[in-house]
Amino acid sequence: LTRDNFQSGEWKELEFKEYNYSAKGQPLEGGNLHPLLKVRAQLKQIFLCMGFEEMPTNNFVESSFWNFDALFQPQQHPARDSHDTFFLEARSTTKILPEDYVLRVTQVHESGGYGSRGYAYDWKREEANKNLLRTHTTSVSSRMLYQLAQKPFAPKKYFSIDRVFRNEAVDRTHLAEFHQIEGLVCDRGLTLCDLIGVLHDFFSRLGMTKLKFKPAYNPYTEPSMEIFSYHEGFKKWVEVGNSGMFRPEMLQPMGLPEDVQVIAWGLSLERPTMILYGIDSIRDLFGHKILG
Ligand SMILES: COC[C@@H]1[C@H](c2ccc(C#Cc3ccccc3)cc2)[C@@H]2CN(C(=O)Nc3ccc(OC4CC4)cc3)C[C@@H](O)[C@@H](O)CN12
Repeated sequence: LTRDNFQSGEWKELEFKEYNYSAKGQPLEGGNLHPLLKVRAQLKQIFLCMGFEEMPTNNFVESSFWNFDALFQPQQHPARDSHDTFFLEARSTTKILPEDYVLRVTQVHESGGYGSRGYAYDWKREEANKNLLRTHTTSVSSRMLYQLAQKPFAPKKYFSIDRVFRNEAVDRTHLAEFHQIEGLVCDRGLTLCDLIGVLHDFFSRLGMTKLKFKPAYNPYTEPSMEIFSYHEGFKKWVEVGNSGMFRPEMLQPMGLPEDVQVIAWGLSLERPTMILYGIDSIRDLFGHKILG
């Protein structure tokens, strides 16, 4: 049946075969969810089942204060250099800081306190005011912990999964941005055993039941541990994240009770996704290649 013979009325003389109502339709070429989004949904479900609340991570732009100073990361730390961090020229006028808290952060950086000697340098407010693209979601954790400290204490379990930005050389497994996954538990009397226990619980839900931990260093956690999991497929230990206990120099200036500890850990979303989907180059995660 064509437009012409339909318009001319010729169709009335034509013979047509019986319409087959049980014929299958053309297969639809549906879309696919991106592997990163599927793994993100799986990890979000793991955190929710463990009773964690999601933190609000909808601000890529952050002040150096929440990204570094609140975490007791000194202003001369190399990670605060423009070789590692994307600073923005636009000066933000909207970001106000709680001045009493800024004073306590100044003091703990300059002269210590809470059992710490501090870093003995002249802390500069203009350095803390610089805006940047957050280098980790721990900047959101510091905001949430500060807010928690402004109310009568109640234990909390938070998580975040979102983009972070680092001014790093791009290679097969590293881009200038990646998705960080972070979990934290804030409660009275937590110890390293609690951190090890929650890591076993979390990673076992990802199928990683054989873990080992190595001492590490982070400016904002003490002690810190690198997390390794034995990968049966590769027959080798794979580094699967980093963790630690936030330092008193970070928690005490916020106003959290002295006996409150925070255990926290982090990993990336890209690394597990690449391994779970057998993707060799991180660019294939973001390119136009059709992923199965
Ligand atoms: C600039 O690189 C940072 C990123 C990223 C990372 C590292 C540390 C943190 C953190 C933290 C932290 C520490 C203390 C307190 C709060 C947060 C977050 C992300 C991964 C962390 N890593 C990482 O994700 N590795 C990983 C994770 C899961 C995985 O699953 C597979 C199915 C088996 C495989 C691998 C470890 C390495 O890949 C590392 O070389 C790269 N790291």
